[in-house]
Amino acid sequence: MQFYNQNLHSRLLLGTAGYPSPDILIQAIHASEAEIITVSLRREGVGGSEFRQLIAKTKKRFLPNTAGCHTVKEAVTTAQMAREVFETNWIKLEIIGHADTLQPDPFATVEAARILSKEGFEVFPYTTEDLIVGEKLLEAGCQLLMPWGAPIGSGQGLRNIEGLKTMRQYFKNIPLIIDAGIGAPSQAIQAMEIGFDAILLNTAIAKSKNPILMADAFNKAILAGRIAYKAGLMEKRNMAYASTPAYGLADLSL
Ligand SMILES: CC(=O)[C@@H](O)[C@H](O)COP(=O)(O)O
Repeated sequence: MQFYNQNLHSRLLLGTAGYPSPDILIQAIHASEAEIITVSLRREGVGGSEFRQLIAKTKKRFLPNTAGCHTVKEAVTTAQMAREVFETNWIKLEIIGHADTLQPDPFATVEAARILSKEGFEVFPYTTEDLIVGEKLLEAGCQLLMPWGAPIGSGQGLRNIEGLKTMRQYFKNIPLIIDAGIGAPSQAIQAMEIGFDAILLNTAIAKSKNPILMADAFNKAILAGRIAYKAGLMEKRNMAYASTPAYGLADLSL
């Protein structure tokens, strides 16, 4: 799998917020086997460079994010600062449009994606399953899309699975990463089974009773879902279809 020409093995992208302790976060990162770790620039502000250095020791790849931004200007400035601090052109573009749902603002996201792409950023845009917004983000320079499963931190899983399936069909050759709302490994499997390329998640691991174990569970679930997708799921039927053939049944009419 490749994102912006980078070869990757793990299909799990991990968030770093809300863990019980830095030590548990680091152990969870290792247990997840994630190669991409998303970090907020605001977090860098709170913990100084210590937090960045802690994550840097894991030798994972940083994906700075613009979490908490509400306008194009805020997001672009945050991305520019993140590029300096984390020394990467990668940016997870998150512009929130609604305080309760934390739904992305599609208009601002497209505008910011265009500006950032022109400045040489490789943008990972947090979006919805809307196809037209997806098209506009690609036109703006994004090479992948990150639709939400459900509102951030809600743990509701794939709230609009039919819309996400349509999106998968429509953007056949574009990497699609489910970002946000995944609450359980079973929901991650479901996303992978329908052909999504990867999953970005944070809360389900950070807020579980044992983040290290849960990171391991998600790692294995995402792998299982991907294998199932490649194996090809059986088609659903409305009626029963005997799995054992009738051939060879005892003939009791004699
Ligand atoms: C960490 C991060 O980038 C979040 O904004 C992301 O969207 C994850 O969402 P969940 O916490 O719902 O997994």
